[in-house]
Amino acid sequence: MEDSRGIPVSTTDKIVVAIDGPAGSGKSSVSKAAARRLGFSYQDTGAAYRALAWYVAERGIDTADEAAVVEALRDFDYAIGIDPDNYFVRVGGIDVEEAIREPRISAIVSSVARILPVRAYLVELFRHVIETSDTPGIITEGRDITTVVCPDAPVRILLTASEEARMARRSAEISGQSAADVAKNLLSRDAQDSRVVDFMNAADGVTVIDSTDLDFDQTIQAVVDLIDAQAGESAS
Ligand SMILES: Nc1ncnc2c1ncn2[C@@H]1O[C@H](COP(=O)(O)OP(=O)(O)O)[C@@H](O)[C@H]1O
Ligand SMILES: Nc1ccn([C@@H]2O[C@H](COP(=O)(O)OP(=O)(O)O)[C@@H](O)[C@H]2O)c(=O)n1
Repeated sequence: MEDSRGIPVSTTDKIVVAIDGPAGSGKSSVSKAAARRLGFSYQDTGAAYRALAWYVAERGIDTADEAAVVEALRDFDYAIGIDPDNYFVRVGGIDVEEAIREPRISAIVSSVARILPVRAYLVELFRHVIETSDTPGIITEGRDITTVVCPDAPVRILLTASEEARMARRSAEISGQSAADVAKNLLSRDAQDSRVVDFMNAADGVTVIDSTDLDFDQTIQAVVDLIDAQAGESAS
């Protein structure tokens, strides 16, 4: 098998890339674009936490009831597209890609993500997706990918950006909410999430890419360059 630049890669040498960072740092959009450029797969792990939050909300389960949320995992029929050109998120066959981004889901997702058996279950699911992906590499992004899901990945990146840049990017995306509300919600979600995993500081061996002063294309290039440099290093 060859990657999109013609470099031979066997499936056993799959290049695993782990990217973490706070909300609005560019993880999803940059990872998807970098994967497309490299002919890699792309796994959005936040979508799984969001989809579970959507599912428990549909069933009228209070996210404070941890046992009920864990119980709901038994029937949680989740599917995600990892082809950057065929991205989808489905629960029980229903397309939830847009529904899981609604503010009502962003408001409850952290309370689902802090439940440890939920994390253990989803971490296994993410690893399974990585193992069974059939492209020369896969970029997986989230909050604990560099530290918990794939601490041994040959390429591990913490993608950051200043609070101002992250809030401005997110509020440009969301209509129907004031910039002040978007900022407040984003910061409160980061604060809640930080209690469970540390995605504000790079763990040992993790490279920081700060996108505050980079435009979208420059950020993609910085990620692709690092993958080229580090994946080559680990193969030699
Ligand atoms: N370096 C950048 N410069 C400008 N805008 C960016 C940059 N990186 C990402 N964006 C934009 O910021 C928004 C938030 O990015 P997203 O990928 O959703 O972040 P995250 O997944 O970390 O929450 C998107 O609209 C994206 O296009
Ligand atoms: N690896 C991950 C990914 C997401 N999450 C949770 O899922 C939520 C949504 O993640 P996301 O990546 O879609 O969020 P954004 O940064 O795109 O807004 C986060 O706020 C976390 O609560 C997590 O706990 N661990």
